[in-house]
Amino acid sequence: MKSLVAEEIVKVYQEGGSRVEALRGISLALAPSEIVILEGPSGSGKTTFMSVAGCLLSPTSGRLSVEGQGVDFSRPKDMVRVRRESIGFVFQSFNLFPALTVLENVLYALQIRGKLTPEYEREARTILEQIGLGHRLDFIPARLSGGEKQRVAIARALSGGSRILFADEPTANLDSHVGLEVLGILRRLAKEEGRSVLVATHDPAVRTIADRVVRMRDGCLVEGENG
Ligand SMILES: Nc1ncnc2c1ncn2[C@@H]1O[C@H](COP(=O)(O)OP(=O)(O)OP(=O)(O)O)[C@@H](O)[C@H]1O
Repeated sequence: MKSLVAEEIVKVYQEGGSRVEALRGISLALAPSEIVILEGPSGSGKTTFMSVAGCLLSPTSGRLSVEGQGVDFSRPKDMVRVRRESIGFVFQSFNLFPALTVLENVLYALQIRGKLTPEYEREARTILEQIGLGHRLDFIPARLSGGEKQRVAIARALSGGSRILFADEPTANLDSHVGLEVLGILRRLAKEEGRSVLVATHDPAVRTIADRVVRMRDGCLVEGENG
């Protein structure tokens, strides 16, 4: 079973008199353990697609199923449920809470998602350890390196059992060796734990871990995607 199937996703932004067709019928499926790169020039629709596929934004038309279940975009509660249960996001700006420690940043995210159970807390600690932050649990973000902050963002996105990970430029602003370390982590999470990873990036280094590269232009997929 595919972990995520997006079919014929169309998104039109309509504001005032202007109308932007950001997605013009995107179909893309992610399998468990698969790492897919989403490339394309600025404005081609990558962020919009990840927002729809990640249930942050409803499309104008099209269908999405996540872990075998169709998402009902007419019900915001359904979108929230799917997001909480299955999807993690890593943004390039990390979005960490500056006053919270590493561990608290991850636990707080669980709390927001209504998942602060002893079981998920144990799992979160395990993820933080696996990701090499076991000795940084009590540090606040200001005391971490860029790569460490990025790893906290990844750990937070994965906590609570997220099987699907969306990462927007996860290596931006990182030294190349730290970027490679982050890529190694994403690769391990996909290959050893069966998570699906979709990465929007301009960084050619990310291609080294990709199973597949798909490219967007003007709201369309232009190459590489055949289901
Ligand atoms: N909230 C919005 N309202 C109106 N238009 C928008 C909105 N968000 C994005 N757009 C437009 O939709 C198109 C696709 O934008 P999107 O951010 O998805 O592209 P992108 O490929 O992620 O770009 P970048 O690489 O710069 O992040 C662009 O023309 C953009 O201006």
